Amino acid sequence: ARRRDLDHIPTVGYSDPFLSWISSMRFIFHVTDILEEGYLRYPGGAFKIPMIDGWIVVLNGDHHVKDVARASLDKLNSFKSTSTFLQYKHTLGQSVIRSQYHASVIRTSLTRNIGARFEDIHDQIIQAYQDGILCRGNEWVAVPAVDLQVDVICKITSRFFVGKPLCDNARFRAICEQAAFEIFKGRFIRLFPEILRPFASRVVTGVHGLRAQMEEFVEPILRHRLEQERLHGSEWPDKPNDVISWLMDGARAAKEPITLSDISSRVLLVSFGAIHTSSATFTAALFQLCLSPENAKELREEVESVIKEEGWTKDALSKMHKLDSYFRESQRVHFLSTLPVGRTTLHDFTFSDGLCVPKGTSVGINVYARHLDDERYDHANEFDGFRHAREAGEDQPLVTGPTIDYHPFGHGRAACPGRFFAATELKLMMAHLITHYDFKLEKNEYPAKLIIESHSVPNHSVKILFRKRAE
Ligand code: HEM
Repeated sequence: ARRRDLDHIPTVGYSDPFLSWISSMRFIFHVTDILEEGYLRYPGGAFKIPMIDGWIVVLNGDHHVKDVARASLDKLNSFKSTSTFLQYKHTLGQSVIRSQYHASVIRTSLTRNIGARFEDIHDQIIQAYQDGILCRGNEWVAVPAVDLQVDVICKITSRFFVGKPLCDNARFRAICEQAAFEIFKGRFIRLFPEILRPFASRVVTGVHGLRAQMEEFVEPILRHRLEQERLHGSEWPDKPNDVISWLMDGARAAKEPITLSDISSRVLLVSFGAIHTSSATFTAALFQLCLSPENAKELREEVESVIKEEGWTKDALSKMHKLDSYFRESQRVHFLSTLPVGRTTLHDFTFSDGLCVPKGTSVGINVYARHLDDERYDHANEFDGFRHAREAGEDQPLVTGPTIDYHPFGHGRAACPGRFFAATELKLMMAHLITHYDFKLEKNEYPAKLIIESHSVPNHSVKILFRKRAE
């Protein structure tokens, strides 16, 4: 429907009630064309696009990025944007809407424990690739690229989140892996009238079933830990250092009740944030590396020389400057989302250029077009793996650091809280693969990806050939 309060913002596509349906279809299947058109037509300005269930205002300018970074969450809210888009209240439940303490848990306890649990992450990577790539002698073996990385990342994430023995339980891992698909189906709930949405959520998504299954795993753990806390206090001896403990502490700090259903929903939500994002990001970088053997050679030299000095440690990873640059470049070019900085205005909001966006509007930075702007990056459409690397790493913009021109992990205070964990596992996975295997694509071309609405989905049918390198 037309929104008169957005009439002052130009539309890319049609604005009229009926014709805007055509544009909303174009948003589903050709979003990159729309974003590019709006970027060229309104340099530094804003435009709006009809989506199937509402409008989104897209922002092109640097000042918009700065305004978004400065705005408090009670003005421009990221969680509201995702939770409305995916209808969390009908899938993950109201407690997740009431408090997002899981994000602080990731930002603090989870991130702080990357060093302490580094050995576990490394051990799991070795094991997962050994099980996933079944090489015989020095023969090449073809492995489905996306499935392999999803499996490896799911194993690493589960090991880091809940440790052994639960991470070895295939059913537990399947629930975590499935979380993303089922939570994402929440997108369709918005196509139903509000009164039917609780019912629709059970028909179109499997989240309720996954929550029930997750509760079966979490229930004995939670019961035992609450009992130990009752007997010995919250820092009881042998308290496990895992996501369930971190969430329990987080709930207490946020003054939220610790309940089975809430903790289980958040384990699913954190898995949703962690698994398919990281595996798609890794797959994209690996596809690219298959096409650039000279880059692979340089990376291998860097990794081998750092490991020789430092061993397989977290500090060693931070000295792999080319590897960091490679992932930063891969995320810039092979985006996971065209609009990764999405916000909802909780009040009328005026940007520094005077643009007024009414309360309850979705806004998003035009990250796709900004990342491919020649004025921001030389030959922006070309992949240049080491363009961000600096001698000795000094002043090097890192893969985890959003800057004015770089937002794959979002921007400002809502930027992805899991990005330090993600970067650690992705770099470690690549360092491991590159030193232990040769790899190539079946066809020597970058596999086409599917882009639906703002999301990019890697090609699931593509296989990568691996061969074990001589030790
Ligand atoms: C390469 C992998 C990843 C990518 C590309 C990615 C990307 C993003 C982006 C673009 C956002 C929105 C930021 C914003 O609105 O400014 C986000 C939010 C989030 N991410 Fe990640 N992410 C990744 C990995 C992870 C991991 C490993 C975790 C968990 C350990 C995680 C948990 C979350 C959560 C919970 C949020 C919501 C934060 C909030 O609502 O405040 N992500 N991520």
